[in-house]
Amino acid sequence: MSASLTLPAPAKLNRMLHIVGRRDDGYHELQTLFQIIDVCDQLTLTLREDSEVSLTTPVNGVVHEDNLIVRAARLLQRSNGTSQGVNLAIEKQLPMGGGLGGGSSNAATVLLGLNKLWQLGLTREALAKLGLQLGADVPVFIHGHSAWAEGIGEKLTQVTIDTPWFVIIHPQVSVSTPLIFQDPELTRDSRPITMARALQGGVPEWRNDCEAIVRKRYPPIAEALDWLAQYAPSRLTGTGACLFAAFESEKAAQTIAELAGQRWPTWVARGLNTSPLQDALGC
Ligand SMILES: C[C@](O)(CO)[C@H](O)COP(=O)(O)OP(=O)(O)OC[C@H]1O[C@@H](n2ccc(N)nc2=O)[C@H](O)[C@@H]1O
Ligand SMILES: Nc1ncnc2c1ncn2[C@@H]1O[C@H](COP(=O)(O)OP(=O)(O)OP(=O)(O)O)[C@@H](O)[C@H]1O
Repeated sequence: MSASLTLPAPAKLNRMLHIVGRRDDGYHELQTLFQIIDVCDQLTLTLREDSEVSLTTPVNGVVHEDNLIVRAARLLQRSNGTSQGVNLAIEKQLPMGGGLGGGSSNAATVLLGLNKLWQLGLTREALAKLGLQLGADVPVFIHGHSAWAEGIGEKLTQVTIDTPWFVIIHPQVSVSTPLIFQDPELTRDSRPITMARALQGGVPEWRNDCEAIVRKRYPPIAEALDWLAQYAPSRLTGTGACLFAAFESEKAAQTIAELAGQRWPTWVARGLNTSPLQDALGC
């Protein structure tokens, strides 16, 4: 066993997101289609001689103890009673609070990576359950596959969907996920649809229920959504701020990304059905 692992932490898009209810604890019942994309942070996990957990590359604006990378390592250490330690380093590409799930993905990569490095032998199901304590999006990154999700995002059914090229725009505003979910005007009573219906795609059901309220509260996001919609149907991912549109070829996506890039940070990404993390872990 090597004493160091370098692993990707990919982003996700919510191809559609419906809010179908609210639980007593305030969390919302969702129906969403997750797709992992090939834009990633890179994490390096190196065994330590002692039992410390240390993030050697601070993430701007996030306190060490609050960082989901550190919290994931500590949670795994605590729940397994292991005294092994780790140095964690990250090369961050994914914008924070962008709806791309970067923090959750970082946490999932740490849980899967440390399970291997510390030789804990936990199942994916056990890791996903643990990860859910850190964020609603952690389980999908642990399982590492496109998925139809219900519950608060943790009841996952693996699916295989189209893998277009996406143009992703970050309108450079920061959206607070809790504030959007607390907003009195949020649509939270969409009629549930079946997974089969959702997977037909292209039907009017493919929408993001957070979009109306995010448009209203954050005009720069509305502006970017309208701009991108000139070229292909545009949609918000998660609670934003990022938004995206799908294209059939890399060339078509790049053409639009070049135009968008004159105004906003923009990425071209390929939709995937399997996470690059699964390939890197060899499973
Ligand atoms: C909206 C999504 O991006 C869709 O993928 C995610 O469900 C959000 O996942 P996340 O950022 O990991 O969110 P968490 O850290 O779990 O939750 C942040 C806050 O959002 C609200 N929240 C989140 C998920 C959910 N299903 N219902 C909620 O009401 C809660 O107020 C929670 O306190
Ligand atoms: N390693 C981390 N990377 C990113 N954010 C982190 C990290 N650790 C803690 N955070 C905190 O979590 C918040 C949400 O980060 P994240 O990038 O996951 O948001 P997001 O892309 O909107 O995710 P989601 O789609 O799940 O809502 C950040 O604003 C930041 O304060």
